[in-house]
Amino acid sequence: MIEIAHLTKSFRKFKALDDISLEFREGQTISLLGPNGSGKTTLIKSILGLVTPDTGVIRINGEETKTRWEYRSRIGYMPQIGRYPENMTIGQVLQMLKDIRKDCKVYDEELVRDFDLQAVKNKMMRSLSGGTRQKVSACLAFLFSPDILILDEPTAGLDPVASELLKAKISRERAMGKLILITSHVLSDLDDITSHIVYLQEGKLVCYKTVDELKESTGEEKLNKVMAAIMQRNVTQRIPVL
Ligand SMILES: Nc1ncnc2c1ncn2[C@@H]1O[C@H](COP(=O)(O)OP(=O)(O)OP(=O)(O)O)[C@@H](O)[C@H]1O
Repeated sequence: MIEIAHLTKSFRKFKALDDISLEFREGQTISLLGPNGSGKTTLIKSILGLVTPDTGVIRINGEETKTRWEYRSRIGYMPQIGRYPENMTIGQVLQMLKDIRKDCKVYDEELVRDFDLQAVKNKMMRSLSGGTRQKVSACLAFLFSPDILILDEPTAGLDPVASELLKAKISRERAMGKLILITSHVLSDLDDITSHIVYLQEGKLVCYKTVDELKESTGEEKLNKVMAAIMQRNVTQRIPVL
């Protein structure tokens, strides 16, 4: 579904991504992990076409992203910080995006209902709490039933109830064969929903394995313990991608 081959991106002399090759398929939930500044967002933005790689190729369903842009309509993106017209209400923002995407006939408004956004639809974007803004971002990412979901720190700022509702939605989408890429520093939030881990460090791919493989090799059950064990062992050899 997504093939990334020998991707490199530098910002001036700083290499944010260094020869990254990965392949993601439908039905996977990939947790993109790594310390601050390891290149996770740069990788996501490269897939979205928001960052232009120096070298390397990204293909989505076999088509090179560099030459075609239609693929973006098949990706739902929840950014780390959602920026919207501040003088519009929640309802107006949702309607505006529906108007832009007239090609979409059926909207997925499950999360709008789960979060009960109808009750606050007349609130101005500028007046929203961080968590409510995050809920709006989540609803927009899922609204057009994309095949691929890219969620950058999706549970940051959400209360525990909202966080569980979003995780349940992610699990349902995965069961429907969607490909989901998530970055998060809250590993406990990823425990029940992740199938694969990609671990980046200083722009390099350190590890791409299934959660089950990592649990077995570390003898740990919880993702935060699994990752702590991997970091302690200072795993630096490249593990072949699936
Ligand atoms: N537009 C830019 N200009 C210059 N440097 C950049 C730019 N975007 C990213 N970087 C640098 O590239 C490196 C990787 O950044 P990136 O945002 O991808 O990291 P991250 O893994 O997502 O970090 P975090 O966990 O803090 O969100 C960082 O050192 C960052 O400062």
